[in-house]
Amino acid sequence: MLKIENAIFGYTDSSVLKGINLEFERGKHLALLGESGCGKSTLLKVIYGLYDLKEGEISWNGKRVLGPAYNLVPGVDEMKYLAQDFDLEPNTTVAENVGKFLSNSNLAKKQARVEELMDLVEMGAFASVKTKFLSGGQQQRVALARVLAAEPELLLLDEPFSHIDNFRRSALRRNLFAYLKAKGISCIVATHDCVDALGFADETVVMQEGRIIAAGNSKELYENPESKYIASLFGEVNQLWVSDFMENVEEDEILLMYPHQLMVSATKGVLEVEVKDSYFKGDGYMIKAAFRKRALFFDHPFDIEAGTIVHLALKKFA
Ligand SMILES: Nc1ncnc2c1ncn2[C@@H]1O[C@H](COP(=O)(O)OP(=O)(O)OP(=O)(O)O)[C@@H](O)[C@H]1O
Repeated sequence: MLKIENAIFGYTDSSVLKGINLEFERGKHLALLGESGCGKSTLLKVIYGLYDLKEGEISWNGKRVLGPAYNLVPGVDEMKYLAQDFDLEPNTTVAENVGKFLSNSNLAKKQARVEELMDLVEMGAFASVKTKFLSGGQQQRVALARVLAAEPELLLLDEPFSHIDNFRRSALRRNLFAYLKAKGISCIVATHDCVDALGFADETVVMQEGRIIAAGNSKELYENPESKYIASLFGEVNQLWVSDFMENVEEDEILLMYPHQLMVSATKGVLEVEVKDSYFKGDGYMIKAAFRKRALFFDHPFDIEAGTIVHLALKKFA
């Protein structure tokens, strides 16, 4: 189990992590979401023991994680950390990089393991290519295979698919997370891609300015976001008020609505909006409209001409 108690850390006198408390069980997958600069990468680094905390304590399965002040070789043996810059050796081959953390005591076994991992990330065809000749996405796939090689107990992944094209990303993500679950490897993924959280994480932790502001089941966080900041991490979101939908509201309340929760309805639509723009998104259009001088986004199966007046209803009541 990972246990983080009041972790405070800063690269300078000011703190980047301002009192992080987190516990999570072995075998689980956790997604770390938050705006750029909120401290996701820093949190992964202190969990791995790359820095000394100013205050607080981190432990993995009851063993305290020690930073460089107490540990000559930084990093915890039971963990592997995939940095955003991959950290590959440029003048050695893909196969050598993937096998870097594997023992040479049984070379046939090592080779079989390297091949298995290269297949997992679809890099088998590049086994003898030096990594300096690979594209960014290919390097990222090699780096992923390398951190998996020695089967860590806890895998810390910083934006693991950021350089990988859409064509490969979906399959790779499915294969990787299924592989980790099958092997019982715990995983924390710092990500900007809500699919990592919604589709694959058991729990999601939301960070803002060095603090954890929400944590829990990913679907529940999505469906009941406590703030616009949290909802925005999952995509475009509209901030409306109960009084926008009905008159004589005694105590007004904010309603956070994703574009797919609003629909055009000539009979039940109460929000009168003027269409400003339409954006094709593959399975339909995202429409930008003006509502009382505010921008409002809703999904629609077709393009709507700018200037058109339409009426919107909440889908669940339409
Ligand atoms: N090596 C460093 N030295 C000094 N400050 C740093 C260093 N690394 C990060 N920071 C600062 O710490 C803060 C948190 O950075 P961090 O990289 O942890 O954020 P993040 O949430 O991972 O961002 P992103 O999503 O853009 O990767 C930022 O203000 C950043 O400028």
